[in-house]
Amino acid sequence: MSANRYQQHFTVSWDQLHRDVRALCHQLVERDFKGIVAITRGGLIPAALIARELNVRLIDTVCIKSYEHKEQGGLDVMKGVDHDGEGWLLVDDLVDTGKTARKVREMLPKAHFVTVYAKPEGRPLVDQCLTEVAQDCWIQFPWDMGIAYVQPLVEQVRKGDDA
Ligand SMILES: O=P(O)(O)OC[C@H]1O[C@H](OP(=O)(O)OP(=O)(O)O)[C@H](O)[C@@H]1O
Ligand code: HPA
Ligand SMILES: [Mg+2]
Repeated sequence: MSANRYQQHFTVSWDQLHRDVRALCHQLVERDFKGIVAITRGGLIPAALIARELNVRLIDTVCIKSYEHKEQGGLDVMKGVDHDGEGWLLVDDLVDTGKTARKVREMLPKAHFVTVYAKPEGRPLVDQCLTEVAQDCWIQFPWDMGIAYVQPLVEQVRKGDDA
């Protein structure tokens, strides 16, 4: 699928992500998990933060790739796990179309699946999420960004006038 389908951006800072993951942990703290399965790579960061909050030390991965930046390609599963997920917490950063989630659900049907962010098409595939965003919104994660100089507004406007 093409990158053109994204009309809006939702930029998440490290600070915001940390607060959101902690808020998600409040909904999970009463449960007992054998361990966490992180869906790489995006799930690794929330998984590490959740592991710290819930004091989980056993962490495994499902390694899967679907996107090249905003372009969705075929699913490439590089590593699975040798159980059905019973008693495990399954973590990804977000669910978008649900293609990745659908595949991982087949692999770990009994896991409790959470994401920090969810879009409507993928939302039914996860058990819990913290924040829902519109389907046409691209979530810009902090690990994909850097700090850059921004021109003063007046200069940006003048440049626009010259064009
Ligand atoms: O619901 P979907 O449409 O399948 O999209 C969601 C998936 O896409 C992203 O992973 P990506 O394939 O970009 O790999 P990454 O985690 O290594 O960035 C994201 O981390 C989810 O795993
Ligand atoms: N942001 C970052 N990665 C993604 C997204 C998104 O909105 N959708 C699928 N992978
Ligand atoms: Mg991913």
